Amino acid sequence: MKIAIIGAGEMGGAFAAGLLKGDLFKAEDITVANPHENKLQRFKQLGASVTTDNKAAVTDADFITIAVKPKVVKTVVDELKDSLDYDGQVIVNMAASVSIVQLSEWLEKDGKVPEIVQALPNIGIAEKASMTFLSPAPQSSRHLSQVEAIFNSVGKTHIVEESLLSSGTALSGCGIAYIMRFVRAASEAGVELGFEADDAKNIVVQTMQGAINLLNANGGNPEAEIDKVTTPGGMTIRGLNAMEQAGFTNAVIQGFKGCLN
Ligand SMILES: NC(=O)C1=CN([C@@H]2O[C@H](COP(=O)(O)OP(=O)(O)OC[C@H]3O[C@@H](n4cnc5c(N)ncnc54)[C@H](O)[C@@H]3O)[C@@H](O)[C@H]2O)C=CC1
Ligand SMILES: O=C(O)[C@@H]1CCC=N1
Repeated sequence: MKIAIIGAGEMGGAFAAGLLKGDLFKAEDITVANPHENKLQRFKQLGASVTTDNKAAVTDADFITIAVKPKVVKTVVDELKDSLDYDGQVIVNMAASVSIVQLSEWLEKDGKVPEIVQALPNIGIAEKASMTFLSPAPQSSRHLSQVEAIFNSVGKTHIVEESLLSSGTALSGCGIAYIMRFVRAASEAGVELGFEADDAKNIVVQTMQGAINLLNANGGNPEAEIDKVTTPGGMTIRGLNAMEQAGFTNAVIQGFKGCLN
């Protein structure tokens, strides 16, 4: 099984890095393409096949991942169209806000379109910890289980209707940034409370790790975990109420929803 990744930026690069840490693909069966050689060096050093030629990248690939900015997708499709095998190759599109209808229109050749699967991961994919939303085009389910296996090898997957993809992108793709912002804010609190910046950040990350492990182990109800920490009349409830007075829950909801405006 071979995969081509067109675009070695933040997302394509993170995907390649995650796949190279796994064992689903041999390193040489992962081809990374980008017009700038300097973006390819680190993948070459890890044994991946690299090229500045998109057409060469898709030769023999079973899965072709498009990981360029949305406005570049049509250029890439136009360039690759004649080199694609519509019966055997699957197009996996990572560009947010490029629809299946739009892709099908751009890819259409003699009345045919290849299998298309929309895949919206987050950059946690570099550490094999992505939350990836998958949405196949109609009549594109032949290889869906293989696409699912690829993304399950670098995190978790959730198959959704295309109409839910942007909401999934908000929660997961953008969500990584919102969670990082929480880490930054909590670390700044740690500094004000007397810790060195690095120590504060490490303490916040380890605390977050504890919260994640508790959620994973105990069925995943955050309110139940909060109750275990919150002594009546104690410290935690004073902090929680202060956070709410400052608009914490509302700010978080507005943030996740705001990216869709
Ligand atoms: N960064 C993220 O967290 C996420 C990004 N995405 C999607 O991934 C796509 C890429 O985003 P980023 O990686 O953040 O952008 P980026 O700008 O970091 O990467 C894009 C890469 O494509 C390369 N490129 C430009 N023209 C090309 C061409 N004709 N052929 C091949 N490569 C070309 C650029 O040199 C660059 O390395 C976007 O469509 C975005 O919506 C989706 C989910 C999360
Ligand atoms: O900010 C963006 O537009 C992309 C989509 C999800 C993460 N990055």
